[in-house]
Amino acid sequence: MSSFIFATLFVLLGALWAFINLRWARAPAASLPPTNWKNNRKLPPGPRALPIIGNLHMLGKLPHRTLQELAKKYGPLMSMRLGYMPTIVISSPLAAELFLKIHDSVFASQPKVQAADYLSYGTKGMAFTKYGPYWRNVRKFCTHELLSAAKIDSFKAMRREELESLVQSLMEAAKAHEVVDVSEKSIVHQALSLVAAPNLADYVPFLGAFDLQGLTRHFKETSKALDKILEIIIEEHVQEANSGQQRNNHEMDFVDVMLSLMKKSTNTHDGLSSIIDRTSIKAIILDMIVGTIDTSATAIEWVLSELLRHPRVMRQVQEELNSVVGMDRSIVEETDLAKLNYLDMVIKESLRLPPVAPLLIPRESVEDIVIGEYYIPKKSRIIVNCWALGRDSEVWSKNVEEFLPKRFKGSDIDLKGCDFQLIPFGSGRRGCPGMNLGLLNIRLVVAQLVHCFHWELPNGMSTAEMDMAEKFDLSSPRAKHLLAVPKYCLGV
Ligand code: HEM
Repeated sequence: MSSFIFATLFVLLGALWAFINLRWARAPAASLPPTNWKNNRKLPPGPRALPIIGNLHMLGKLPHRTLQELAKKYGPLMSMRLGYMPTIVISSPLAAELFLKIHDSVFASQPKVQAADYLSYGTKGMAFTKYGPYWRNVRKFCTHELLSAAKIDSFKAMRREELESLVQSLMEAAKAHEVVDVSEKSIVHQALSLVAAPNLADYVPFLGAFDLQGLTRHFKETSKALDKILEIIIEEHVQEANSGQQRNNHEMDFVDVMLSLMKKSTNTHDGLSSIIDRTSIKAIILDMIVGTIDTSATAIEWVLSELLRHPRVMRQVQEELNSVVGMDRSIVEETDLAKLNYLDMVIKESLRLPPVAPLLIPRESVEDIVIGEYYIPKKSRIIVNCWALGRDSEVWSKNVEEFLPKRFKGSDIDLKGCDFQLIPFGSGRRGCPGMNLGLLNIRLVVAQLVHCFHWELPNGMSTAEMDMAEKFDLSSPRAKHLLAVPKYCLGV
């Protein structure tokens, strides 16, 4: 039995006890349907909530799927109560536009979650930090110093080196007819799983002290392991700076710039230099590592899975690569990518089904607001079901469940966060600042893997036998690892 189910059962028993002893009539806040909150102002419709746990017990192992089903009954704007937290679930592109574009500033904050306290140094990074001046300064700094087009371009040589070594190691696996585990994951993934795990303490705060799910212990262990790695990264940079080898501005990397901010204020990042310390540096590096590695790796494993399941699509991608890159060049260059239109359609379709972050990152409203006929109280959790947006048959078509890259042919739907039926990188002020880097990673790695290698399923497995189930995490990977056998296909 998972620790979450165990803990939920524990609370349910507690709730039952409370229910019997206090009687339903004496516990109105916990038992009345949502429409009665706050002076009879009308909340969006939603399922009836139980005392204490509210609707937590309904989420199941794959909350994005459960919420999509519930939205079919209650509508695209649905209200629930998760523990003590009023929660609004958004399940249509139109509703997403209202929350993430029209009223973006009201919903641009993040709720305080226990995992971020341990894994983001008390929310000193960007992703789990409240909307306000600190977040604004960190975001401006990261966008300028790491994620601008010029900075991304400046790491081109490093990416090429990594690609070459990836091709080399896969060539060796191909020679030995080895099965490759495309889904192999790191400690970063462990950290993300912990952040995504439904933590009762975030919803029923008094339970935090009991650590019923054992999550606090995991948070502490993982944060200790991550802290060691981050300390090594920072110490290496400090040693290098102290060794007298002064690097010029052009050679300074992201960590160097942050360390230099601690010593002096600058015109560009004045707001941050007065508040940055070693802990915030670690939190920001961690956000960047987590943002880059796990999301891109998850997206790549899904694209490859779909290509393996659809050999005709795989052949079409390979033909496009042959005509753009050619059979006599093994490394795909970044300049090739702009010409790979079909690959782009494959990636969009893959990010639609399934999106890497099916519920984006939950937001919190900073003030009471009325949207349409509904009242949304201050401090509501806002969950955007990106999974459901990509499967809305009203805006896509009846064949929403099919993998059909050609649906993007001639379409101007892009991934920048303005086409609300496809927002795998979110939208608005809190939309993903690393979208360009993330997309570059996915395009480059997929193009490279498919250009040099034919891929087969192991042990004669057929495409119909592939298990395409997902696991729920902040980034939702395959439930079962993708195993495949590469065959080098560019001559010797
Ligand atoms: C396939 C790649 C990626 C996907 C699918 C992805 C997806 C997302 C999503 C869905 C959000 C939440 C957006 C919202 O709530 O509107 C987000 C936020 C964020 N992403 Fe990404 N991301 C990717 C790559 C990256 C990369 C490469 C970085 C950094 C180097 C990054 C850093 C962040 C950060 C820091 C935030 C929080 C932004 C804030 O709170 O202001 N992501 N990402």
